[in-house]
Amino acid sequence: MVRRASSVPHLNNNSGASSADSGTTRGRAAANGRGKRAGKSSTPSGQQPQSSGSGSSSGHRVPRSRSLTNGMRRLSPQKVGTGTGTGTGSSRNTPYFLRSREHEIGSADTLEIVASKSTGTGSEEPSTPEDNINVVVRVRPLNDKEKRDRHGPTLQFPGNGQVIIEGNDTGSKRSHNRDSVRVFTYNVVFEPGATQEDILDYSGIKRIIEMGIEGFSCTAFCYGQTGSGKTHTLTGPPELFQGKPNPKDPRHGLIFRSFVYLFQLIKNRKDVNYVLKASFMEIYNERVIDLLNPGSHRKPLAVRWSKKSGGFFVENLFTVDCEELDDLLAVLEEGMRNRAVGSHAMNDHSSRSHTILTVHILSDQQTDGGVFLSKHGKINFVDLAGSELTKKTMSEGKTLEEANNINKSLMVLGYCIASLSDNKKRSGHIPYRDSQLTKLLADSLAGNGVTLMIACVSPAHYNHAETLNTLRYASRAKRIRTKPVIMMDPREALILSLKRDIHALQLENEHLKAALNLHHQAAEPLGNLLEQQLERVSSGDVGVTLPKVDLERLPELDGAELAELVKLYMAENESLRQENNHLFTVRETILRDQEIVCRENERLLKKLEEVNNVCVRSPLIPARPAISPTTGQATPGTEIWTNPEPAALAAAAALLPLEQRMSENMEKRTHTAQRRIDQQRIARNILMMANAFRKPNAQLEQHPNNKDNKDVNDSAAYVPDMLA
Ligand SMILES: Nc1ncnc2c1ncn2[C@@H]1O[C@H](COP(=O)(O)OP(=O)(O)OP(=O)(O)O)[C@@H](O)[C@H]1O
Repeated sequence: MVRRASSVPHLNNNSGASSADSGTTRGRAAANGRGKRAGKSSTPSGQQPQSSGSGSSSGHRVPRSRSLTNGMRRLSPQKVGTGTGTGTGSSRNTPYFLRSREHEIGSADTLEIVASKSTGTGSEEPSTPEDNINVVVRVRPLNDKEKRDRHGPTLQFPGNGQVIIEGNDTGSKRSHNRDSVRVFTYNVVFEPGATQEDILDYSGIKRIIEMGIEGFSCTAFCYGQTGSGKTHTLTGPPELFQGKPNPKDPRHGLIFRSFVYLFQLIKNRKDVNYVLKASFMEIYNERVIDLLNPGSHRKPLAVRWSKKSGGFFVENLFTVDCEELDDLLAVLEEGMRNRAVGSHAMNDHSSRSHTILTVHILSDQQTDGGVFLSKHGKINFVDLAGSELTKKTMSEGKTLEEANNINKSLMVLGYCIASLSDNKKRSGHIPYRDSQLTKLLADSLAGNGVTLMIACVSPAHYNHAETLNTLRYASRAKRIRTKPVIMMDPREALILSLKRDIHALQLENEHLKAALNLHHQAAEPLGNLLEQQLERVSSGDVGVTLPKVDLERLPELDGAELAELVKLYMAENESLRQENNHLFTVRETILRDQEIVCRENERLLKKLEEVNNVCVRSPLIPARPAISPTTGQATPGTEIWTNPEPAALAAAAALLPLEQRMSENMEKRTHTAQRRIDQQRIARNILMMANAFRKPNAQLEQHPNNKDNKDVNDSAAYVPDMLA
């Protein structure tokens, strides 16, 4: 089942009485006195420049992260719409005509913007610093004329955010050449049956409004050929603004609905103090006119570059304080009445200018830490004039001049979009300065804002070329990436960032101290040096003295004190880090030495074991002193060992205890020589044992080296190579 809200959300003042009430002291949005209800005070924005885009006015940006899921719900892919007006999808909330792409990169669903830092909690991880512009397509229904003239549809909607545009006519016969069929994919496609409320619910605009409240600079703009439904989508049909508008009229457009939603959100945030201001301008024939204060001569305002904010702004543009929803609505009505509208063959109420309605959302919020956060978010609603083929619109005279200017500025916008969507060209020159429109949209297109593009198209086949063009533009725009950030007061942003630094350093500090204590426990027996080092560290003697800071009172410290504290923590951490590194080196050295000693011990034990084995298995061989090869004399105390050293040394060595002599010999002989000697000795012992078995009565006490013992020497001739 398709579920649609039956009416526009209720307004407090639909009788009009409250408008009058609220408007008594507010004055009119426009200074010309034509209005009835808008802004409490109207001020030219000369002092506070209207930045071309997002958040550059503060000059200091803090990333912020939030998911953009609320505005654009996840929708299941559906079957091709039947056009009957009944839902075919599984979700009760999903209209049949709505085709969305799930998991679309850059969709409102996936837009994750760096966030944590502005909250001061540091708990959320920064995620995606950049995201694509969100692009949705709205296809208007065939109008009466098109139906009368039997213009067939040129678009198909297979679902999953796709639009298929068939091939163009060739001659009188329509070509169904499959090669010329093009498929485009967007975040969402609104088929002709979509209502105004569907656009609010599924385009992602709700999330854009929420982000505006959070301090981001957001833009929603409609793009498309003349008569494709841009103004209808943003504001509804022009009749709505003739006389007193009925707030419950289902034809109200996105701007009206966004205002209602904005006020609903603000009313729910009791903890934040909001101030709303609004401005409304148009770019007509490359001249910027203040729609809230056009003056009798519609004097154009200057567009200037602000070094401070790094963006363009309109000098002396009126901004109107809007305390109530009525004030905002009054701004919309006033601007709609003042904008340039003309008529041509394709649209009776054709916008002859680009309009930009901006709602500034200034907020003050006290954080948990007691610090006041001021943010300046804004939402731009941009209704572009439609591109037109003057032959088709039959424009002439003034309308022709307007058309040329409109087409020129849209062409520049097209160049900018093409360059921004091309990775290679993106870092090069973007011709923003070539038109007033692109100057004022620069930041929305490639800056620090969040942008939603609604591409409006006609389904009629006779608009095939323009529709294809719009779909191409929209497709390119989808590749543009922006880096949304929150606009904050630089001083507050600095304090927040310092607080975050302190928090991070404290964590690091604790971690380092914990690591040092761990080493302290593990390395206790390792020696005095380490002991001393650890003693020094654990007693806090790490070269930096930290003042005692009551963490509860941290928020009371001002920026300079916080900066000082950060410096101290950094110094302490650096000192701890050095200490830690030093201890690691000492520990490594000790461990290496220990390993060498262990290996040596192992080797010696093995050797000792071998020797003992030989002795234990040779009951027939009594232990006896080694005989010096030079003197031929027995050396007392050197049982079973043969000392090949000179006699004097051997005699001296004989006086030493066995272990000491062993180690001295080790030092003197190479490992291989020692091995060979051991092997020979073992071989001799084996031979002696063999002989003993063969000749039980033999003179076993005779030394094996004795040349007189011929049998023994003969047997030695059979010693295998390995033992030789
Ligand atoms: N979705 C829609 N449902 C019903 N009618 C629509 C829809 N979209 C547009 N229309 C109608 O089509 C006509 C042209 O629409 P609109 O003026 O909004 O076009 P536009 O793109 O703003 O044109 P231009 O660029 O010339 O200003 C209007 O009469 C409008 O009411």
